Amino acid sequence: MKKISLLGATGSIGIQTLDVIRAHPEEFELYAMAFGKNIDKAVPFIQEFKPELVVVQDENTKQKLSRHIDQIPILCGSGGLIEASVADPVDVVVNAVMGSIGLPATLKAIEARKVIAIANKETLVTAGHLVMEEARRHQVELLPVDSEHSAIYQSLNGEDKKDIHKLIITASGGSFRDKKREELEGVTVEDALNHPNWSMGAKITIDSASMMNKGLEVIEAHWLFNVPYDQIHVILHRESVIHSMVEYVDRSVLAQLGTPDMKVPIQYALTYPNRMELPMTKQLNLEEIATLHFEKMDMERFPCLRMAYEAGRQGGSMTTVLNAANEEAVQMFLEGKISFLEIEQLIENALEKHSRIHNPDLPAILSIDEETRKQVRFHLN
Ligand SMILES: NC(=O)C1=CN([C@@H]2O[C@H](COP(=O)(O)OP(=O)(O)OC[C@H]3O[C@@H](n4cnc5c(N)ncnc54)[C@H](OP(=O)(O)O)[C@@H]3O)[C@@H](O)[C@H]2O)C=CC1
Ligand SMILES: CC(=O)[C@@H](O)[C@H](O)COP(=O)(O)O
Ligand SMILES: [Mn+2]
Repeated sequence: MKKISLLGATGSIGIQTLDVIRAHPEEFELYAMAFGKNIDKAVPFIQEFKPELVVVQDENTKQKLSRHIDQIPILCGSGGLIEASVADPVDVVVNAVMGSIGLPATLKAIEARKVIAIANKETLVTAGHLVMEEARRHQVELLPVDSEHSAIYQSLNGEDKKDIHKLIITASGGSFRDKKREELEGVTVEDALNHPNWSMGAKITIDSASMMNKGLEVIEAHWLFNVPYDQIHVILHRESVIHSMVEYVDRSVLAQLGTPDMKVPIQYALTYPNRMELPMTKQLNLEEIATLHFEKMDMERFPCLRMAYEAGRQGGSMTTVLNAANEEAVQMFLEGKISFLEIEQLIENALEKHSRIHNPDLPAILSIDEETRKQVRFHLN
């Protein structure tokens, strides 16, 4: 029986992780769950799964939640996320919070030598060098949950790194893939949230529309698989059937395919190195799909992808700035404070203003993250 600590339990990945746990009660048990403020969503899960520990974002939410549950300890804040990640009985930490808030808990979970199923890509973008160094030092492997990275992980299948020619990450193109840049002027939040293939949380859906999601995924792949940026390629594939591929030096290409359903990579991370049945997922029917499409990525059409490659290649604190500026700008777009195209402008400004630090430690990362967010907000006022 694997005891799971689930960070981000009320989110899109969190709820699908609970579906997987529910489907295999003999294999998995929810030991701890963390969420932000969404008590209405969380209470039924707490009642159903009866975790030993619950973590919320702040003191106020803790007070409110304590009126609904008794006998289960409630912690809050970043310290609470860390407690839930390092608790002795925990075997696997599923990090499915949104944003770089997940970084300190990831580092502590590695130090405590937990198995980590990582969906929280912002953690790897903001401080991939720290996370991977800690993982190496404590000999902990990070199991990717992000669909593309799970596909690459499965396609790597233990092959020698030196035999990789390139990683090929597929991109659906998001909500605006058929629009020209001029047509993006007046797009609304509702338009942007209308992803053609996947049902996901709001922030990642906007990232997908701006192509920043692919940019974050390129950086995530660089750190997870230790592959240089020149060997990471992105291709537009509108069906999201091929989740990503690995091309080897002998020109052999291995790919992982499936219907667009995050329960598949979530469960794979939880059962790795084994596989288990997943009856609630649709089988891939290639006869029904009949045709798959592939297009070259246009870096001028999608400047967020270009900026992510540039920030990744520059390295150091540049990706911390990229991530923090993006998180803040997307939040402002969702709040109706800026237009869709202003997201990329704010990120570009933040990157231009920043003087790169070569090898930032955790306090430097946290301070650059905070400072960048303030600057992005301040730009508006
Ligand atoms: N959704 C998807 O299909 C995919 C997501 N990912 C990645 O997975 C991560 C999660 O994405 P997704 O599930 O879509 O996001 P959601 O916005 O749906 O969920 C985010 C979760 O994090 C919680 N949370 C937010 N802030 C805090 C905090 N300060 N402390 C504790 N919990 C907090 C939220 O709680 P509350 O509900 O209370 O706000 C919620 O449970 C992201 O990094 C995303 O890029 C990767 C691949 C696919
Ligand atoms: C499900 C998943 O992993 C998302 O990151 C997904 O890839 C988003 O799709 P696009 O960014 O390709 O639109
Ligand atoms: Mn993805």
